[in-house]
Amino acid sequence: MSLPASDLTKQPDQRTTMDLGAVLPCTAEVRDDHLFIGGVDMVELAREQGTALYVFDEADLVGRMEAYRDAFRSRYENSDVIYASKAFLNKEVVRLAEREGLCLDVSGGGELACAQSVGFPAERVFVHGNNKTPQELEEAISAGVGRIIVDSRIELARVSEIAGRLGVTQDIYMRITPGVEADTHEYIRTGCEDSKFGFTMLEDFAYKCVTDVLAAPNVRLAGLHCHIGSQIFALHSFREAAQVMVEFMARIRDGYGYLIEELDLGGGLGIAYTADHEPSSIDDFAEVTCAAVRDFCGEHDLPLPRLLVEPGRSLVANAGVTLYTVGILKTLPGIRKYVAVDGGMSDNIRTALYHAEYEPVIANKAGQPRTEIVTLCGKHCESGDAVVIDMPLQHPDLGDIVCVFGTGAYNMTMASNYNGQPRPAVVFVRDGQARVVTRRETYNDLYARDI
Ligand SMILES: Cc1ncc(COP(=O)(O)O)c(C=O)c1O
Ligand SMILES: N[C@@H](CCCC[NH3+])C(=O)O
Repeated sequence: MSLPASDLTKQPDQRTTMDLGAVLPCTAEVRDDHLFIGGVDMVELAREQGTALYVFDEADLVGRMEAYRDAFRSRYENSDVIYASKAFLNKEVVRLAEREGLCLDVSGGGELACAQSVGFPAERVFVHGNNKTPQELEEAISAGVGRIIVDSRIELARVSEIAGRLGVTQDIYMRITPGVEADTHEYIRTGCEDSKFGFTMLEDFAYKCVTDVLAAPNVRLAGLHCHIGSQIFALHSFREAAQVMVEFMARIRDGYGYLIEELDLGGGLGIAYTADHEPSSIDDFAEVTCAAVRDFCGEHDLPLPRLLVEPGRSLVANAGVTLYTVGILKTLPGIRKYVAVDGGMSDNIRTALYHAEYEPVIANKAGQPRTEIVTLCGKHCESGDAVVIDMPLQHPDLGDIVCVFGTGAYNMTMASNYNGQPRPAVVFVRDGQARVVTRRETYNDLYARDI
């Protein structure tokens, strides 16, 4: 796969770093032409720790956790925020989520193991996945997780059998596919009808399955779940999903005489990847979802359920940046200018996968206007290996430190070792201090599993 053809008429925007607005982590500043985050000089940090390097602004990350929790609690007392750990996961982010009173969404045994390794309370863990293995289900149930989000009838039978064998009653949610077409990339849309996730509403299948769920021994139907997709800007999609779900709750009450106590509306709030993106705020998202649940429950005369949301990207994406060193420069006349960095699709697959957009700056020229249009390509043996396609950048020189913003979600967790590339370290910065929370992989790590 090659890159999309360059738009040669595109003009550099002349913006400097501090013009990038919502893309920046909250403590970003420029001092003497250098980019600082959390009071730490990104150029010095890159020299000390090497590149490629994931850096997180801890104040930004914790601030968003607090903002989410407070935005929901202040509007809807019986609510909880579940951090979707697939967006970015290591032990330290789990400790932060614990401390901030969040719950945790894990998508399988590996994510659960990380939560357990730091003693995250099992009852605050929500287990997802469309094909959790029997082993993963057993690990989760014996760990005492709070809720298992059941994705199919086959899985219902498995959960019921395993819980019975372990002598427990497991609280479960049914994941419903609400048929809402969220306005986002087709690959990250999950609530539409053609989806591998959840119980479909087509031919009233989900409703009919409630019979099986209520009859299954050793499980208790605690709630319903939906997740309509990711990177969603249009808040009305969340209102539509809430409407479908509350109507479904009303049907279950009327048809089965069963009151659903909890409603999990998933994650999906979009964020600013470029300075031109205008995402909704956490407060607006909370306002729309809380009001929707209240309104539709009122219409159906239903008591308000416990309300849960599962943000991933909107908690961590803008807190994270990636630092690289410029290694090679190549100008192809009439085609594009390549700036090759010491990472690429191994630390950020999103550009190759979705043609995702990112804003880059040169950290050692951060106060200068971005006067060129460049493609930041990676070091991998793949033509489609790019981090940034046709975006403005300050004039690049060999050895410059490039900072790509908005890489905190689905970069580290989707990283690979393609071409034997060790995965980058993760550093948290705060109040002028940098601490490594995940060390860089070594060559030894790469082959440690081989005989
Ligand atoms: C079930 C579920 N919950 C929550 C999320 C988090 O979504 P986002 O990162 O868009 O907030 C995802 C990922 O899309 C998901 O699949
Ligand atoms: N990994 C995707 C989103 C999928 C979210 C998980 N359901 C991304 O980078 O945008």
